[in-house]
Amino acid sequence: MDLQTAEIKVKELQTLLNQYNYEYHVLDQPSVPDSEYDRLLKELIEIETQYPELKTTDSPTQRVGGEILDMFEKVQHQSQMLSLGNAFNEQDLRDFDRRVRQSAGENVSYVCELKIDGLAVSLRYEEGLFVLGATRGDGSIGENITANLRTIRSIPLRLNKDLSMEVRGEAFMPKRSFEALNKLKAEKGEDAFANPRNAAAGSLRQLDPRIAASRNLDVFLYGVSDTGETGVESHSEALDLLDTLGFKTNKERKKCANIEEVLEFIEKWTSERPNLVYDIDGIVIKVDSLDQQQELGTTAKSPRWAIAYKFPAEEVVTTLKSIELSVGRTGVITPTAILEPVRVAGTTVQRASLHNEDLIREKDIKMGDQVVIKKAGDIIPEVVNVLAERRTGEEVEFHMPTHCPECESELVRLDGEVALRCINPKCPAQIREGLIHFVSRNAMNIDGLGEKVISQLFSKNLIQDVADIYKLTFEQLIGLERMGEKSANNLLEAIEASKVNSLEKLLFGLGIRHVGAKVAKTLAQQFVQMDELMNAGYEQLTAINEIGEKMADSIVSYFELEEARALIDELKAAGVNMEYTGPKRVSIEQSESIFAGKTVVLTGKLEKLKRNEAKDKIEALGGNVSGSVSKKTDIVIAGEDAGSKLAKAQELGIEIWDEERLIEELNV
Ligand SMILES: NC(=O)c1ccc[n+]([C@@H]2O[C@H](COP(=O)([O-])OP(=O)(O)OC[C@H]3O[C@@H](n4cnc5c(N)ncnc54)[C@H](O)[C@@H]3O)[C@@H](O)[C@H]2O)c1
Repeated sequence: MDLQTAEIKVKELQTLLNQYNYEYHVLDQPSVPDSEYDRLLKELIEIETQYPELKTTDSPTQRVGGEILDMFEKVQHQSQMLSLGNAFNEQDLRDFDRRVRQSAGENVSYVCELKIDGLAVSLRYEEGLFVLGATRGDGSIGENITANLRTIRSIPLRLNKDLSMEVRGEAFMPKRSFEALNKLKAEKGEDAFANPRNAAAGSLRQLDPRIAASRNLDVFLYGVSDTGETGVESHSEALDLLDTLGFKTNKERKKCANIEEVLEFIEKWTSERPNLVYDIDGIVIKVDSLDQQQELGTTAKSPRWAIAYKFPAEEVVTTLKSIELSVGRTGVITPTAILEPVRVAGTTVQRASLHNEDLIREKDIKMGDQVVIKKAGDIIPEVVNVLAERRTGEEVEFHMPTHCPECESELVRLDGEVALRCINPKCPAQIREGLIHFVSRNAMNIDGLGEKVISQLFSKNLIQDVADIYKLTFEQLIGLERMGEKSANNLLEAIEASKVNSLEKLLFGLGIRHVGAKVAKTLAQQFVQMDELMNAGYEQLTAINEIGEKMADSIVSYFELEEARALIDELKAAGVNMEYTGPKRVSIEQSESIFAGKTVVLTGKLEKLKRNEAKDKIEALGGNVSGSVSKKTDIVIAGEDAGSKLAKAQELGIEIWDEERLIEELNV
């Protein structure tokens, strides 16, 4: 990059970063994920390192925190509240370790702490009394938020010793409180907070402390600003001191003898992090010895003796290159975003389902857009939103086609549906997807017959419908790509084994509309034989509790089809089992009863019913009768002179009935 381009780029990045800083620190409403902010900041640092003459004192790389608001009184910190340098991978950490050892000598040990995703606060005590609490602000001057901090229960208002000191920590909002708060905001039609960090910051910047008090904030202390008088020689001792003074510190910290132990700690928390009741966004690694810390010193922005390792981002920005269409088993056309490959939460993502056209309109997605991607439930990638302000004008609007991309027949929108469908029963895409569904795990569960093999068999015309699967020969299979003798034999065995599956697997595999795995099971249990089901009428079907009108209609019309009956005959001829062989169904009477699946304990003397009689009746209605009361007990029936079992039930808060109530429920 030449100087001129660099200058333009630096200006551009500074403007963007300043805007993002303002949104994040002042408004508590970031418009891009942190990973994007971090990426741009890194880019700016790189250019400024290459061209130091472009580095200005007001560059975002030179700032510690955010803006200081006029709303609150300003507070001068006793010592600077710095930010931390970032590490994003093992190499960054090893580089940090090398730099540390170069300056502080080989004999270095570290303390690893969870990096709580909240905001830094400073608490001042005078002669043991909490007198002042402040935000970090720009590092030297923060905002006085004492009244709000006093509402946090874990902040001691008086210490165990009459010390005068300033301590530092992280105020945060536990995950549950964050969810509850956002739910409340949604109910009121207000904007949700982007993350618990912004929610905590927003709560502590309220003028009315009653609001902060209602937000369930908490705090972990992680440092003492000046250890001079305390006799403490290391960071771990400082944390222990905080404990003895009555502060809340995070107990998940660990002293590490070298960088390998640090890496182990990081690995452990990368996987255990979801189990915590608060969010963490990384691990902070600090040199333990205070002497060594001094020797290492600080830069304008952060200490050289500490670094923050950031977990792989869960939300990132990438380009949506194009939108691809696929035809599903039921003919539904699904648009999928094709993305510039990007790492999200540790894996590379290049596609994300967009579900339907309405969603594309709602999120205003165009091809060529910069989009925020996240993994929903950390598995399925999802487009969260578009960064509309980054548009260049080159982006292209997407329109759903009018004809099927596979068979070119006209697409339709069925009543009340958002999805477009191809309704041509001969559409090759639908047939292929139907075959894939038939062999899938919840259906016939044929191992070794995955999407790739099915697609090959289908395109070679070796299978046209599911019955053809049972006609496949060794010679046909061995001719496929990457199919050795052993795999071909295994596959034939798996196909053979699937013939004895219980009826519900076949029913689900046929892909009858509205018949999911659960409905298939109900039908199989109810009718036991395929023939019985095929001959069942609408009335007979709707008489079953779980079968609605739509389902009944769909089942009846499916079996009325000539092709469907012919297919079943072919499957029968191939030796596929047509009978339900699973456990017996609980009768409707049982499943509807108040006792269904409940554990009941009888205690004391019953007046009208005999114990055994009561037991049999409860069991006939699907309940289990047990002899002892535990947390698993649902109902305790207490007769005359009931003793310890009744007492225990009361203690555990279990539902208690008298004999009258039992008689009423048993209807005897
Ligand atoms: N999305 C956006 O638009 C946007 C804009 C600006 C900043 N940001 C984000 O804000 C952050 C920058 O904030 P920062 O300067 O506070 O740096 P930082 O979050 O990277 O790290 C420093 C902070 O970590 C916290 N921390 C938590 N646990 C700690 C512990 N045990 N010991 C020491 N410190 C601990 C402290 O508050 C400390 O100030 C980055 O994550 C950045 O992505 C995002």
